Amino acid sequence: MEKIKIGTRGSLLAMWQAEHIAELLNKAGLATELVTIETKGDKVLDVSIAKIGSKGVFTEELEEQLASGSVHIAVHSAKDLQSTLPRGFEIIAFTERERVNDVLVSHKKGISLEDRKTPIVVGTSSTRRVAVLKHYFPHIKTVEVRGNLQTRFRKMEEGHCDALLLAYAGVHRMGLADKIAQVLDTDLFVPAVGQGSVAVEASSSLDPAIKKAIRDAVNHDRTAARLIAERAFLETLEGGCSIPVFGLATLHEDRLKIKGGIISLNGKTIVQDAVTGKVADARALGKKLAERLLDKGGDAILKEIKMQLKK
Ligand SMILES: NCc1[nH]cc(CCC(=O)O)c1CC(=O)O
Repeated sequence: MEKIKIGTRGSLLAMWQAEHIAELLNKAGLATELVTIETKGDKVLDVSIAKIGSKGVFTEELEEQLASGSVHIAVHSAKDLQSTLPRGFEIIAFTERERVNDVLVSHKKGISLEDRKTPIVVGTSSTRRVAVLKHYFPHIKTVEVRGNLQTRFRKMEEGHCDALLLAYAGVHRMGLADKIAQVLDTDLFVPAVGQGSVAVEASSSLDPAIKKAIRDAVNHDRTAARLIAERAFLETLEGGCSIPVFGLATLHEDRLKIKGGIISLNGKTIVQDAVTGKVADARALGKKLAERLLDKGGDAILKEIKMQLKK
């Protein structure tokens, strides 16, 4: 089979992920080549993602090259992929998910969210994390820290904040796990949809034999089932990555449980719930959870958030 050209952003995290996919393909006997592609999200660093509009800022240029055939696949953090891909593109594989938790990382010792005597300042650019902090840890101050993980660590060390709130997955992939001060409970910090898995995107017109070979080498079925439920949940809510929505599916033998919620930007109002059913109904379960949340007041929270983010 021809050499698989893998399109990726150039950040260290993106490169780690692309190399991880290359390794899985190489193990299955497929030759690979990495092609780095710069996206709008990499160029615009002075405007918060919530304001640029989250749609496709990190994916558009990759998709152009998928469409033209100059790369066979594009690799993304699964959680950065919009819940509805543009027409003509599909996800052909999800890698085995690693630890899904958010973590607090710091260059300082003895850092904790619970410390009320000397509250720490937490850097994050995620509306979900800010809202959840406000809800459960109202004494904590937050500051926006953007950029790739290396930039964020540098800003923290320069004194912008005492700690960063990040996904374990990214911290681990960057070899920075020794900076973890706290692994946060997934009942409080329910992760973003897709957190911890790497997704392979392709053009729907990619040769089916190549598609199958890649899928066989990369896809982890039990992770895929969980992500299908979570992504159906997000799709029903029409949530992009700048909306503070969270969702996590887990598997217990052949039972799939998905929990999730919506939280107002100020952390005051939160609606959450969970549903359980058969793995085979993953999509339907995600949709059902979303519909329940919308009914329970989530609809009003989302409307308010969308208005606030437009400002
Ligand atoms: N939004 C940025 C982003 N996209 C993927 C990861 C980490 C890897 C993952 O969650 O799979 C991160 C950093 C973070 O949220 O801390």
